[in-house]
Amino acid sequence: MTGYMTDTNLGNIEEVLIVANYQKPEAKPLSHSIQIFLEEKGVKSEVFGFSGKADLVCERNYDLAITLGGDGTVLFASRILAPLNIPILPINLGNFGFITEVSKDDWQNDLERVLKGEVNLGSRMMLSFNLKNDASKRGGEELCGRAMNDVVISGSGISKLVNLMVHLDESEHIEYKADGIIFSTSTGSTAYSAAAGGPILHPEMNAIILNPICPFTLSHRPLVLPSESELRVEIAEDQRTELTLTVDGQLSYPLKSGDELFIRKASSAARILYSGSRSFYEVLRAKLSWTGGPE
Ligand SMILES: NC(=O)c1ccc[n+]([C@@H]2O[C@H](COP(=O)([O-])OP(=O)(O)OC[C@H]3O[C@@H](n4cnc5c(N)ncnc54)[C@H](O)[C@@H]3O)[C@@H](O)[C@H]2O)c1
Ligand SMILES: Nc1ncnc2c1ncn2[C@@H]1O[C@H](COP(=O)(O)OP(=O)(O)OP(=O)(O)O)[C@@H](O)[C@H]1O
Repeated sequence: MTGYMTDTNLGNIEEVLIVANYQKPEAKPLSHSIQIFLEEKGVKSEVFGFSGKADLVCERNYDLAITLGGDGTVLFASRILAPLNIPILPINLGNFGFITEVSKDDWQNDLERVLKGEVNLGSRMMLSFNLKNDASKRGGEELCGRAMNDVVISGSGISKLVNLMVHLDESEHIEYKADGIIFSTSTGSTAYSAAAGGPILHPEMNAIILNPICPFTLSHRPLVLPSESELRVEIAEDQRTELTLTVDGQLSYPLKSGDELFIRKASSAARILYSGSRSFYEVLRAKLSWTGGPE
């Protein structure tokens, strides 16, 4: 029992994409070893190696992607591969490895099992966002994208309170004076949102966490909203600092007074493969020091 929902509908694996973070010295040699391993099994593969900020344009419909890196590499790959419905096997070459629980020493066993269709495949809801700003209101292209962990609005200049109005639906809105707001998926609940006092959600729950960062009041609490919520954030006038929109801690865009940010559940979920060796609760204990008991 892994604590994850499993879906064995992986299908035949004929072509694999390896997404390798070349900032990790082991990534290049490991990608070659994986290619040889796959070739021996008659499976074609291609490597996308990157260092730092990267653009992966995926034109082929791969049956599987393998990430070589840390959690950040899985976040990067998910944003691009989830809409294409490509499942991801994350092999951990990072430091923390909360999402990337397949160990670099066990990859052969795990990949072998995946090729045989013996899989633990989880589905993780993602967020989609779009920004209406001056340029898009004047007919320019609207900025849009998706996030696996979180979409964060925060002050980026001198440390000042940020004023944000979040519309939960037509009739309900909340005014925040805070350092910013984290909009998180359940996957992201163990990342920035957890550090900001948010609740831990099982990563396969469909929900949106709305979590203010250091709100200037004693009464705000993080909220867990239904996944079908359509949120609209108004960037109020007269901000006293610069504002930034950050996506999965990897992409950032400037925000201005008068901008409106729309956040909702993305139309496609990320499909993540697990080794099945440890449950989510065991990972919580091992990585985040969750006691899960009185001791
Ligand atoms: N104060 C904070 O804790 C803080 C501040 C900024 C960003 N972040 C998080 O970092 C994420 C980006 O991660 P990264 O690896 O690209 O950058 P990074 O290397 O700066 O990551 C921060 C840490 O968060 C871990 N992490 C990432 N996603 C996680 C998840 N879903 N559950 C548990 N731990 C997770 C990473 O392994 C890493 O140790 C952002 O989405 C945001 O949630 C956290
Ligand atoms: N495509 C990308 N664009 C921008 N930054 C990226 C991208 N991929 C990875 N990063 C960043 O590069 C850094 C290192 O990547 P990665 O997460 O793979 O390794 P790590 O930080 O050692 O692992 P872990 O997150 O598990 O501790 C992270 O800060 C991550 O956010």
